[in-house]
Amino acid sequence: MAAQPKKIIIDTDPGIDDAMAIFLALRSPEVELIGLTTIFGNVYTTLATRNALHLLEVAGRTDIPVAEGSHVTITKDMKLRVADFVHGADGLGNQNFPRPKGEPIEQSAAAFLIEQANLYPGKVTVVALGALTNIALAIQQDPAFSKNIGQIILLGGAFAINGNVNPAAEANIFGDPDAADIVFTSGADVVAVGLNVTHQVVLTDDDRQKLARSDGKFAQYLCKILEVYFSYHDYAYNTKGVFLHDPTTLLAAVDPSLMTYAKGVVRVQTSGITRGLTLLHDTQKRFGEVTEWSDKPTVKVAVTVDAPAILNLVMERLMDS
Ligand SMILES: O=c1[nH]cnc2c1ncn2[C@@H]1O[C@H](CO)[C@@H](O)[C@H]1O
Repeated sequence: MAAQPKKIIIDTDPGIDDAMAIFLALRSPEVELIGLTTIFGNVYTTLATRNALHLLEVAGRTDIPVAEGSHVTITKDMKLRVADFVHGADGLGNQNFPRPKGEPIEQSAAAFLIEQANLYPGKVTVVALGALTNIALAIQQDPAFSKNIGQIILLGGAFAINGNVNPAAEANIFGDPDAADIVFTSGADVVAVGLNVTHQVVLTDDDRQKLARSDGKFAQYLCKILEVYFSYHDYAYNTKGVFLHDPTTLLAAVDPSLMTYAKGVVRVQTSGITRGLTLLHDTQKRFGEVTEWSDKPTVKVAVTVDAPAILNLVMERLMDS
């Protein structure tokens, strides 16, 4: 008998690669998408909510609830860093899509996460694609959340490589480093997929043209919004391809064997010039002194990835839609 599909909530800041990940989830028989929660990152939270509702309308899946997340960081900082220069001012490739008809549910993102984790203890996976504020709020508001939630698979960090905001920090962690440190040290089953992995998964211009030639509904939609993301990569990395951060992270939930993982304690730098830096202690050395990593719960950090297999899945599933 086929395994039950995994109940997944995507915490998202759509975002061009978020749109890919959401569509991929909807095209994955292994996944039951039970909700979207929204957060700032690629865009402000209000726009993330609008885009999440819009994407579900495009997919014909307005039955899936959207819960709006925090508009400020966990320390109530209102000065957010938003990457509209990566995704366009509207977050979706400057297409001026019509305003969605739907509305978010009354519950906040954190309340929705807590409710679903309580409803299906150990069975819900959160795939976190933006700043980690909503997840940290859920951890703070419900002491049982880190036990009840099945797994938290997050796109975040740059393990032993440079970041993408600055040499120290990756964008999602930099967006709310205090929240990220709460999540990493919460004791939940956390899997971090960082730039060290996602920078190996590249959608080339050839792949984009293949998508354009297919008559897949999602493929056609994505080709419209991808241009801005390609231009940004050309400018920032001098490449004619784009990194598939969010789809790669979603696929870690679909098939964990697409990656290998190191286990250890991750702490996040929350101040100074390396604010947002993620540092894994792989626990191979026993330090003589007590450190800020001592006695903290371990997490898994993705270290290698089967990039061709991931790209195949992305292409197949988006073209067949
Ligand atoms: O250069 C960048 N600055 C800020 N955000 C970026 C950049 N490149 C990609 N992303 C966005 O941040 C997440 C991965 O860190 C992804 O959502 C990606 O779209």
